[in-house]
Amino acid sequence: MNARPHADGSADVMLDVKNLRAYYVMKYFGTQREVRAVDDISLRVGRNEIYGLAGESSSGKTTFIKTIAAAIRPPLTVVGGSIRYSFLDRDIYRLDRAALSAIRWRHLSYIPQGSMNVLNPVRRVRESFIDFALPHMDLPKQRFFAAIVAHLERLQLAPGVLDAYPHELSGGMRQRIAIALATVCRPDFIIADEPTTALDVVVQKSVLELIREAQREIASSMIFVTHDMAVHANISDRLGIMYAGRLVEEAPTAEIFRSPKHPYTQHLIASLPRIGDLSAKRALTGAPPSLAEPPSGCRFHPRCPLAMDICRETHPELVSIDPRHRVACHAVSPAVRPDGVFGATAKQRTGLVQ
Ligand SMILES: Nc1ncnc2c1ncn2[C@@H]1O[C@H](COP(=O)(O)OP(=O)(O)OP(=O)(O)O)[C@@H](O)[C@H]1O
Repeated sequence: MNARPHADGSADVMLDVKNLRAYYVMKYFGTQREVRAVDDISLRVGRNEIYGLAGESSSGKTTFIKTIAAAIRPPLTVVGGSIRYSFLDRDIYRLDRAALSAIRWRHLSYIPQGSMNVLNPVRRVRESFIDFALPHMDLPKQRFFAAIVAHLERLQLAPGVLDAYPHELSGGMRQRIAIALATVCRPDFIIADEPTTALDVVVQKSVLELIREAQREIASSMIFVTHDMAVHANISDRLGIMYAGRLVEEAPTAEIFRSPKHPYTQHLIASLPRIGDLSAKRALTGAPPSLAEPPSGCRFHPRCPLAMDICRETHPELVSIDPRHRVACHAVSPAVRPDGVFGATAKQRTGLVQ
């Protein structure tokens, strides 16, 4: 983790997402059904910042990054909100196809979970660089390849990989090439979707270092998605925690690990293994809710050991408890119910708020 200027995203904003709602909208026999996978999310990513997005399976992480990349197709639909990048003069959904293609790789790039999503199995690696990077680099072929080789060398990749077919390389090597591809045009913003999940821990460590190195070298901003909190501890400057389509907590990574406030984040941190700790880890009771029929009030309340009446009735807003820390929990930040009654304060919840 690296402390950087503007790491709270408050100044020099590269990505500003406001009240984003993206639902899977389906019709069955004339009845409409919506899966509210991203439901009213607002967040900002600062210049040169790695913003980590965490949360269990089905919490909406992938849907969120597909939506901010404008890489959606039916039934996924943007129902509301806005997505502004600093390098665009308008919302990304106001760009036409040609304008979107022009910013991809050059300004906004992507590191997928599986490198085979970007590398063509029947073509040499060189061809992938030609397909994705050449149109954006505006260089004659010879100088283009000199630039590619220099970039590979900076990332400690031998230029010989350009002549290989993807199947001739290990998974770790392919993922390094996917990182080189995503960074070679020096994009302003990179979206990384579980880029190390499929790798063993030793390779994972070196790939994480490579991502960090590449991001520093080109000084771009990044959203890094993984459910693996240990990976976030290694790479993310700030963390947003998603639960059931909503952002429930956000703070600098060190702060989340040191002093998690939301009961769900506290559970995520408490369940991490620690050397020498032999105590049994308690699982959360219940299962994640259906996003087609999410629970009323706080979506976490059916599993929350501290749920009270207001949690069943009123959705807790994500509010700042200090300038760099936001939490959506009635126990942490008192809310006003429609009938004007306040929810419990932090003091009433001894043990929950540190
Ligand atoms: N094509 C689809 N049609 C309908 N619902 C979908 C579709 N894709 C995803 N969903 C639903 O959207 C919700 C969010 O899924 P999403 O894949 O974004 O979560 P995630 O946090 O990325 O999970 P994972 O870590 O398992 O990838 C889930 O309830 C999922 O079932």
